[in-house]
Amino acid sequence: MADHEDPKTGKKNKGTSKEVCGYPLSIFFIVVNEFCERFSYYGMRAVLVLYFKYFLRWDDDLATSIYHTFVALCYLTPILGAIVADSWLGKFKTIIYLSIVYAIGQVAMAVSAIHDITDTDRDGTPNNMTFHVVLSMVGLFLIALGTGGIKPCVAAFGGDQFGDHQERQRRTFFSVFYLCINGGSLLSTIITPILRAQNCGIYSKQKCYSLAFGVPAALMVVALVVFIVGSGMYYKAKPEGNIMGDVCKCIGFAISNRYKHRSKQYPSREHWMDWAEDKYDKLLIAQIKMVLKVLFLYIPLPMFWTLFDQKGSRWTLQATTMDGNFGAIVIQPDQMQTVNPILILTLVPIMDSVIYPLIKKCGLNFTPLKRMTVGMFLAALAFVCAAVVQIEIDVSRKHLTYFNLTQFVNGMNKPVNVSTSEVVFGQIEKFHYSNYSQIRNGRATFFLQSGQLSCAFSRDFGFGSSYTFFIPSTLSLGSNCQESITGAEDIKPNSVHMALQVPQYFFITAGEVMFSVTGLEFSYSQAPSNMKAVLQAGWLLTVAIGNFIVLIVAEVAKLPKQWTEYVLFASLLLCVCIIFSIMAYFYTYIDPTEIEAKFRRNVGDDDDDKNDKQRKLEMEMMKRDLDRSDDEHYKGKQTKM
Ligand SMILES: CC(C)C[C@H](NC(=O)CN)C(=O)O
Repeated sequence: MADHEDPKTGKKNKGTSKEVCGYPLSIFFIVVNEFCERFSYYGMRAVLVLYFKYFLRWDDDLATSIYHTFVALCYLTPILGAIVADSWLGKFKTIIYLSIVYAIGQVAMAVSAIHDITDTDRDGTPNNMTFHVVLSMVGLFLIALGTGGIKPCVAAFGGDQFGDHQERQRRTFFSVFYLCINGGSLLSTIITPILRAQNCGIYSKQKCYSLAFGVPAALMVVALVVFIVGSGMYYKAKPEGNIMGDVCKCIGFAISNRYKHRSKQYPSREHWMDWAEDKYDKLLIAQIKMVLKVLFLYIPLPMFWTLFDQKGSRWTLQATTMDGNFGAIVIQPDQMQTVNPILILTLVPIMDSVIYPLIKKCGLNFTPLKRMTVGMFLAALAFVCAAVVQIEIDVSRKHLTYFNLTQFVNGMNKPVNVSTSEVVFGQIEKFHYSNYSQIRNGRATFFLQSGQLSCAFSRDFGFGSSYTFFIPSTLSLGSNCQESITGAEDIKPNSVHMALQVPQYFFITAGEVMFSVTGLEFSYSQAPSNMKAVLQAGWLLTVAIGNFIVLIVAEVAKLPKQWTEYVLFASLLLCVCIIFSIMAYFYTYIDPTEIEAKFRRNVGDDDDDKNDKQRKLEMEMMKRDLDRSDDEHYKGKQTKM
């Protein structure tokens, strides 16, 4: 495909192959790939914390810690992916290779969740937990490497497919791309908890985590195949060299050069990065200054993600102590996470087409940084709601799980076999009792069989309840089990309804739309042309740090009551929100293309033998452009906050 560069702007004009309605056909494969990949990622993530708790039998704190370590890793690896793609393999090959690693990781997770592999005594629980723990940790590491590594590449690779005559289509592509992320996430967070709630197994039936991980694994294979099928149609830009390496070297040189010239006899320079001018290109230095300005602004941002990503851990664990019976449907605790993508798919269009234009009509300049500040505030509010719900649960709660547990006491003078369609209690000896077994919420039918005697009875089970059933000594052939068998309620069902989590989901998602969607666009618009991926990786790094903060705060604070932890996180984000609003007030928006064009023009003018005095004057003006704070408006021009 043709690829011409405009010497003045440095922009590439790609020739395009097949187009459909003005869009390159290759985009279709990239969008479908993203949908399947996000299905795979979010589907696996939705059931992860419950897998830790109920399969690996970890406590809430360990489950939460490992969950956030995994999420943090997923957002640390984009830097690796960006470096590999830019300096070595190119985006296409990086996506292919890392997708294979990713799919292997998902398969490892699915295998690790097959309890029968080590269930030598066939009692339904694994006998070699180390095997399951090690395999799942290896799987999670490979997934983190894959999903994070391809993250900065896929969106940028999609963007690469458009020529400069397709600016409008490229913008639409990014919106569709975001909707695909949340479409995939929505479907998978509905489906995988349903799969997990099924009972499966060879020797004994248990919750089917292997299927809940297996389907995301299959979707990752589909994602890879779809991406490969489109390979003949892609525009594959050659790696442009290790820009991250150049940036680090240039910054390192500026610092060491500044240190070498620390004596007063050397005149100071306007910006510390100017000390790199002795060796490095002025354009590169100007670009690094732009990036550093944005990165400085990113410092408080991880706190938002600290709260945001607790949807999948603390909030899901909170839902396990609530009642998910919505009448016509019963919602699983991990399915509550679907509220987020549902709200994203509705709120993004509402914000873009109603709320933001309305605010603009009221004469308010709701700039990206103002939106992000409001987003942080809303996330803090979400945690206040979570704390209120938690207090409500603590007042009513008698126990800690959403499973229903049932045991039988055999009062007869002979053994009896008890089972449901999913659970086998086994043979209960005379005057003995069975172990507690997990029963699905809703109505369950029990089948009793003892010699000639065979009967059935049904009972309704509320979320989290526990019962002991007594089989009377008088039970005989022809008895009505429904009436004869009595039950004692050991633990009352959960009484606080899961619907009470909706307000906290609403505020966190409204916060996400204002913070995350705006932040992504802000990172793109304020980045120099050759460092868009670097800033994307920097943006994703804030997600990683945010997840590490959860670990640190939860570990250091060790608060006895869960609601106090929610209040602590809300207060921390509120403080950070105030700090960010002050930093944002002093931020000056720039137009990187304009600044870069000025530097490039200057290089061109060099060739025309421009006199030194004039060139110095222009350089001064350019530097001022970068550093000044003026009151022009955002979008193309410059503005504060
Ligand atoms: C905000 C994430 C870092 C990016 C995005 N997530 C969502 O849209 C979740 N609603 C993703 O790429 O997964």
